[in-house]
Amino acid sequence: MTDEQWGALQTTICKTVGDNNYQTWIKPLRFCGLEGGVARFDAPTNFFGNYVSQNFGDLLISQIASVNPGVRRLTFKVGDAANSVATPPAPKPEPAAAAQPARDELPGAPLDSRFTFDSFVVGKPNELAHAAAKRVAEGGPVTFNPLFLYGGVGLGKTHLMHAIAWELRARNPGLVVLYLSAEQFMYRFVQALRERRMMDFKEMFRSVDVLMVDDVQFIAGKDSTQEEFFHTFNALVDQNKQIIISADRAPDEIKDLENRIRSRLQSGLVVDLHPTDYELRLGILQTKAEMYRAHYPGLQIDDGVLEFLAQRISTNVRVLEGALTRLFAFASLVGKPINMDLVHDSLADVLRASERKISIDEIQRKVADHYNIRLSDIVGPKRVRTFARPRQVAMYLCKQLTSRSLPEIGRRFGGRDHTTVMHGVRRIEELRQQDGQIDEDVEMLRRALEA
Ligand SMILES: Nc1ncnc2c1ncn2[C@@H]1O[C@H](COP(=O)(O)OP(=O)(O)OP(=O)(O)O)[C@@H](O)[C@H]1O
Repeated sequence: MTDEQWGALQTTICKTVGDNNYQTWIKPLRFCGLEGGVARFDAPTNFFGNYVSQNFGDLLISQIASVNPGVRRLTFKVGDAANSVATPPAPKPEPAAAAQPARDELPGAPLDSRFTFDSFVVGKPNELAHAAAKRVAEGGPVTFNPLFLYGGVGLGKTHLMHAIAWELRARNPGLVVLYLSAEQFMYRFVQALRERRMMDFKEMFRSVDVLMVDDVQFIAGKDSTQEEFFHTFNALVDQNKQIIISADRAPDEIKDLENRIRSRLQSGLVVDLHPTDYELRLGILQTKAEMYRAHYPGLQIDDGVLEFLAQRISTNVRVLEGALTRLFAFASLVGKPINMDLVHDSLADVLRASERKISIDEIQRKVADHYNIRLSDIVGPKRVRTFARPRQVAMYLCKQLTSRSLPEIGRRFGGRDHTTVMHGVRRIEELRQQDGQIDEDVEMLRRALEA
């Protein structure tokens, strides 16, 4: 086949595959020669060659066979044009430029530039998820497919997915990484159905190297979307392409999800992001406060403020970040340092909302369990040390972890006076300094209550 014949065939191929596909996938190919039934092409990247072979291979063979009936196979090599003897080398399309249109046309969501591994704070609750994400981001051989990340609201699933995408792209700019929400997947699917462009839809999703679908629980109960998702998923796994999925719960807890999808989702590595603990929250607050300081130079944060927020605000990191943003904004508006007064003035609603989390009742039960006494002994009148000390610990925790007033706490401890509560709280504060065992008990209980 001559270059002219290949040129003429391209016109026909363009009509068959459509201008978009032609410009993206066929035009950048360079015909390098035909020997022994094998048509050789130069492709900008390996991925590119694989894609063309899988999606347009049959079409190319049948077209080439119309001028060279002996053709049976195609090969795509990167840089093959330079080795060609059949045709003189011609300017080769830039790999990046050729791969780019495909990525631009992909229906993904934009990546948030703040969500990188550098800005992700690692602690006990998320260390496994972080390690798994890091491994996938290295882009080595696919070892677990899919990586399934799950966890409650605002615990960093999206952050980790974006971080993977950034890192993969940085390591290999030619890689086609597609990130989108399950809702966007459904939207694209419905749109393709409506516009009768299902082939394009399928090709598009099957052309990626890495597919990331956020909040997959969204497709539960949506039968045809699930069906299409299942096929996309299988096609990519068969090609050994990495898939990363997130959801707000484990695969077996997502209701109305087809069993075959559930088991597919479970077939890789399932890792959860646990609710944040005090240390992680404090770490996140310190990191973010450091970043804010760069924007608000000169703003001071009093000692104890971040610790207080880490202790009092819920496990959701988004709420934590919102609180910090508000503090910095208020402080810069009124030109004051960030101190406890400002915290109470500007975050009253956030503190009120989060205090609902831990109740006096819960604290009393946990403390009674811990010291192996009955709940009635915690709230009862007996003053023996075996009951009095746990009672004081419980009062102390109520003061620390709820925003109930001293009289109210007293009432909930068998109608005691607020001065008794105050005395109990002070006693535990002292003992925490002097007695390592008490300090450890209190710390353990606090963690258990906040978990
Ligand atoms: N470990 C962390 N270190 C730093 N920032 C974090 C961490 N975890 C969460 N965040 C931040 O908290 C916010 C919420 O995180 P993200 O959007 O990733 O949560 P999500 O788990 O995807 O929540 P949703 O289920 O609501 O989609 C983001 O701004 C993110 O940067």
